Amino acid sequence: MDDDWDESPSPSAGAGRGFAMNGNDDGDSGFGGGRGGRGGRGGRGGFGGRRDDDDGEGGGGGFRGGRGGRGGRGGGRGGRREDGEDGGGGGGFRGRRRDEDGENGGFEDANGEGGENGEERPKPVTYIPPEPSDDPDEMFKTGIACGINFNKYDKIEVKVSGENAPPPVSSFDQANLRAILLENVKRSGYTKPTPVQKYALPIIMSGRDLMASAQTGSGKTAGFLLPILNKLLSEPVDLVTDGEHTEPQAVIVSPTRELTTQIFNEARKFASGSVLKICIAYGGAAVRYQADKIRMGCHILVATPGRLMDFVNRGRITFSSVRFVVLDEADRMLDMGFMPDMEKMMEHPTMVAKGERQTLMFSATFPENVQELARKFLHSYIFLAVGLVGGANDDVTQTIIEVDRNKKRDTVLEILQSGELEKTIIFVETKRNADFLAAFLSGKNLPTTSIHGDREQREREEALRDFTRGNMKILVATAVAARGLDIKDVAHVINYDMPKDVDEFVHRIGRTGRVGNTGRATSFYDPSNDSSIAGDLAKLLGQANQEVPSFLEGFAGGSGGFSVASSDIRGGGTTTTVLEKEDEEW
Ligand SMILES: Nc1ncnc2c1ncn2[C@@H]1O[C@H](COP(=O)(O)OP(=O)(O)OP(=O)(O)O)[C@@H](O)[C@H]1O
Repeated sequence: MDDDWDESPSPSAGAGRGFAMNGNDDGDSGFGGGRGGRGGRGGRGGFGGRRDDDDGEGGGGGFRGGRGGRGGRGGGRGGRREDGEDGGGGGGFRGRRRDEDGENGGFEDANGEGGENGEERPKPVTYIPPEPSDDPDEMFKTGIACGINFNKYDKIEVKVSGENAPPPVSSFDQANLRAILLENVKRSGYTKPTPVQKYALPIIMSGRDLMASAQTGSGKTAGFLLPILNKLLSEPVDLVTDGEHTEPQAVIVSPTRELTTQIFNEARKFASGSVLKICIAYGGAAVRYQADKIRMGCHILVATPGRLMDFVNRGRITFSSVRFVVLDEADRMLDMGFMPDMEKMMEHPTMVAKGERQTLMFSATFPENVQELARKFLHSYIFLAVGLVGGANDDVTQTIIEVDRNKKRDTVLEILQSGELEKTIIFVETKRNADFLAAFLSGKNLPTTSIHGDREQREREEALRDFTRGNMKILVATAVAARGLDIKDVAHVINYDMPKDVDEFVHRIGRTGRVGNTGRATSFYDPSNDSSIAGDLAKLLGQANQEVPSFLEGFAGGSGGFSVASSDIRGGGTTTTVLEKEDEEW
């Protein structure tokens, strides 16, 4: 029945990349360090993209590691993209993209701009990701072992608002999880729940909607997965799939492909040995491959918004059997312009009404506009805030250095060469810069790879695997890697370019210092470019007990762009608790 399934990618997916460094298809994700660099501009398409990156590097497209000159498949559109990254040097981004991720189009152009002027159609997306492992040893060794500050979690203030919130549990045993889940929790090495889990488990298991905020790396994923799995196992409902369409019982949406894959693997891990079928849908990978799996039946679908809605629009997925909807990192999805997709999903004619389904939102940051979203999509929900909403993890020791844009490269090199090389993520603002910096560092014999939205999906996954396994010690990344990624032994995060807002900053530095481990973050502050974040940054540092450098002190009043834990916008009663006392036996 899939013969008519058109897998042509959207022109957005991978096309128009005038800056195709190392775009080799041979599976080599390492950087060539200038190898073969013909340099120059990409592709055939017209220019016209304005560069938004102004860090003084990467201008002119002179650099090229690996094969160059791909991309820019005509079109000459090249206008500014909504993700704020540049289309410059790249000859014509055709089709408007809304994110670094190229979502919204594994196969079609959401804006109907594809194929205009009789252009050749882009190559279909044929990438088939490696089959996930069923080997329990593989599955259960992915998590990060908890660190020395794990017990400090219980000193964090927890605020709960909303009517009739059930009390927290103090252990997994007390949570009434099914034996198979308890077993899998144990095999994952979890001995005691984190605070967000202590609260979220009973709240979700009692049937309530939940908006939960807790710091990066504090176990939010298991906080929603375990109660969902528990419900699907203890009150099973027949799977509906008829070869034409499939009705998942839980839909988990997250903003990036890599995070979606990670949640998928976590769900498989906790569901291991049970009857539950977990499926995945994300852009950049072959549609048919995903469709074939989904057609076999799917209790839980983990998806990025664009690919999910492609499936829905084609009638392959309907929401008639939905019992849970999870929006993970909902604030990021809003930033990326996925609000229309989220609205379409929630208001889809087949979607089970709110109040009859459970809707859950999780993030470390919840700006007010996302709370407005919660009002719209959630029913009589509980608002749970573990620590400061939007607060930085104080297990991460932070250093902010004033660095002129022209000195960034030398400074980062100095840092990386100053001691034993640790696993480090370096965040830059633009995809172009990610390529430049990765090639520059590779040229200095530092084992570096990169991840950003203009790399092929295969390359992205390889880069992440290389970094996760430690084959490459340095990962240069755009914001696409800022959210949710849980990678062992990341010791250092460097903000080579400061992000535009503190929420993004909080997520980026949260790639280290997870589950009670310590980590460090170094951020380059360029006074000519970064003053807009200075106030919020100074405040954030102060709240996380970090040193505020003298050059930020004048800004310390801050505009206070991030909100505090008590800020459930509905007002009403809030209960504040510190868990430590209850848990002295630990
Ligand atoms: N109770 C627990 N005991 C020990 N380890 C845990 C526990 N809960 C979660 N973990 C581990 O902690 C790590 C971080 O968890 P997770 O990725 O869910 O964090 P998060 O709060 O979603 O972070 P982020 O905000 O960055 O997305 C994972 O490796 C996970 O396996």
